[in-house]
Amino acid sequence: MDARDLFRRLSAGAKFDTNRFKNDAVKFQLAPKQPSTISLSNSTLNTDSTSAQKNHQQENGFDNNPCEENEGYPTEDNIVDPRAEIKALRRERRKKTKTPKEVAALKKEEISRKRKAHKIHVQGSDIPTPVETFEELAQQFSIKEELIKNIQTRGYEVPTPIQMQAIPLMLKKREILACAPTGSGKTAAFLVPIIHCLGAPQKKGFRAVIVSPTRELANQTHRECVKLTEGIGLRCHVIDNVGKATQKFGPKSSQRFDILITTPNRLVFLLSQEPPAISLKNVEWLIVDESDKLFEEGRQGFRDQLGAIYRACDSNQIRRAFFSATFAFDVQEWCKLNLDNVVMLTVGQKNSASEKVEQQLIFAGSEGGKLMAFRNLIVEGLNPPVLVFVQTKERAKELYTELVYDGINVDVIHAERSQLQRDNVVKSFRSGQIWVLICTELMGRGIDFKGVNLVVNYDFPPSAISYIHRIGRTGRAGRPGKAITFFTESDGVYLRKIATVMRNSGCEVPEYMLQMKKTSKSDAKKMAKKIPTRKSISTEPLPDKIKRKKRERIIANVRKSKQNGQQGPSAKRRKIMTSNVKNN
Ligand SMILES: Nc1ncnc2c1ncn2[C@@H]1O[C@H](COP(=O)(O)OP(=O)(O)OP(=O)(O)O)[C@@H](O)[C@H]1O
Repeated sequence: MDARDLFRRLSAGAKFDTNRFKNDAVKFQLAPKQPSTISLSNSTLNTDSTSAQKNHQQENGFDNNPCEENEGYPTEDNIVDPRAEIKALRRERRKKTKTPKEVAALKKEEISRKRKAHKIHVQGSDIPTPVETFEELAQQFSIKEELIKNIQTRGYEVPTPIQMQAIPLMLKKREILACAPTGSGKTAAFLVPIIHCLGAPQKKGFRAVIVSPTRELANQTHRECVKLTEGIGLRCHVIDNVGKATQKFGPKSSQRFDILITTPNRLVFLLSQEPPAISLKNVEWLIVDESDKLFEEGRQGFRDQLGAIYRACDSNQIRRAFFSATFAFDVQEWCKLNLDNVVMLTVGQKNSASEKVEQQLIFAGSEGGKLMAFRNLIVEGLNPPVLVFVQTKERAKELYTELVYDGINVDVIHAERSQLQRDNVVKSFRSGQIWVLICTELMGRGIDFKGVNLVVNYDFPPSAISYIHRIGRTGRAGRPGKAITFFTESDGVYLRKIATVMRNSGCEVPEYMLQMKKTSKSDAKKMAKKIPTRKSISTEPLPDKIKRKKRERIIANVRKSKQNGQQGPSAKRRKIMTSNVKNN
């Protein structure tokens, strides 16, 4: 055994850096001698480059393990460490076949990558993977072809983030509290799983109930539901008129419907009849849309109403889901307490405005300044449709009276207008006949007017939540939008909150607004409920105003008596009234 053999045996399994210990390597014939001169002739370069490459590879190979077989070196005496070989084999095998633990870890990683990419946050156990395409959804849950077709007909190519996670959760019959930005497709996120879960019509009466805060929103959800159930046979119903509904929902007639969409007031009224005018005993899904609005404390707290609805849905199969664009701690607490193994699902940052809306604050100085600022916008060129928010119906009427002669197609919607008028206004705005629609908080939530280009907060919103919903009427379904908010000195107390919302959604706001004094939570709550006093919008001279008001009162009274089915005033009285109106 010579020195080289001895070295090889002693160094079996150990690493030997041939670069660092080049001289020793050469001495023990572990590396070839370096050529003393480098020939630069072409032929030498070519042949030598391959051998140099080989040498390099050999060096590297040897570097890693001196016992590996290396071409060009003596191999017959190589001593192979069997343990190292087994280890290498195992390593190789492990690379090919993954243990169940590794598979689970990889899947987990993939799921969290998907959630992160779509800003989906979940809290709860055993949450299904988000689905990124409707095809994936159809395959995984065997969704009916008709339903997928209806989704495609609506023009929905891929699910929105809230749909990616909420639909699989609800298809797995999980109870959820979901929060996602305005215009992000929450309606389809609950309608698609409900329609799938109900399957075919069963003539068992209502099996799903959707509660919406306003009649307008209930009607809109009903329209979407009708479109998504086409060809499936399920029948959806929206309670339009309580009187009619009481007649309609005789024990037999209500059997025809599968899905009910309603405001809480109407449903509670029907339930409170003796005997109840509606049965919810077969309800499998109860959806509360705009849940934080419905939880706001009012004269008739929704909590009580929800309690009544909840008790009436007494099937042991009942599942509940709460949806909203804004998050309220109270709702979360209620859900944690009352729902079964609830999953909290949030898309994006909680209580933030849609990133698709470009937001701007305009200091208008005074109430008069606001009217001038709005007229300026008209002069600069408004891009209809435009939605203008004011704080009360009186102010809505005043602004309408001011703008009606400005040569723009303007109309107004508020709670004092009849249902028919409200429906007609909404229709005209949707069809483009009305360019500028003046409205109150009534239209702040949920309403989906396609393509609203601009939202103007003529009156400063009373809270950050109200601001988020109001400006969320534009920038929907991925389209861009713009929101302008007028403010005067008296709005200073609210400014900081709105500026913070703006900054959080990526808009530039002056630093001084963010540095303004913080309002306490209790003060903010009080402020949200209290309507600030503002100087009238009207520029009408007082005598004219008094006459107009008188005229309006008379017309309203006539309308009211007609609506109540009264015979109306006698012929003599009618004559006096009409002459009054004419004289005025
Ligand atoms: N997957 C989708 N792809 C494209 N558009 C969609 C998709 N899902 C829904 N939409 C459209 O997005 C718009 C907004 O949807 P939707 O009214 O359900 O929003 P939302 O999240 O309920 O908003 P808000 O909080 O204001 O009530 C609608 O016009 C709807 O048709």
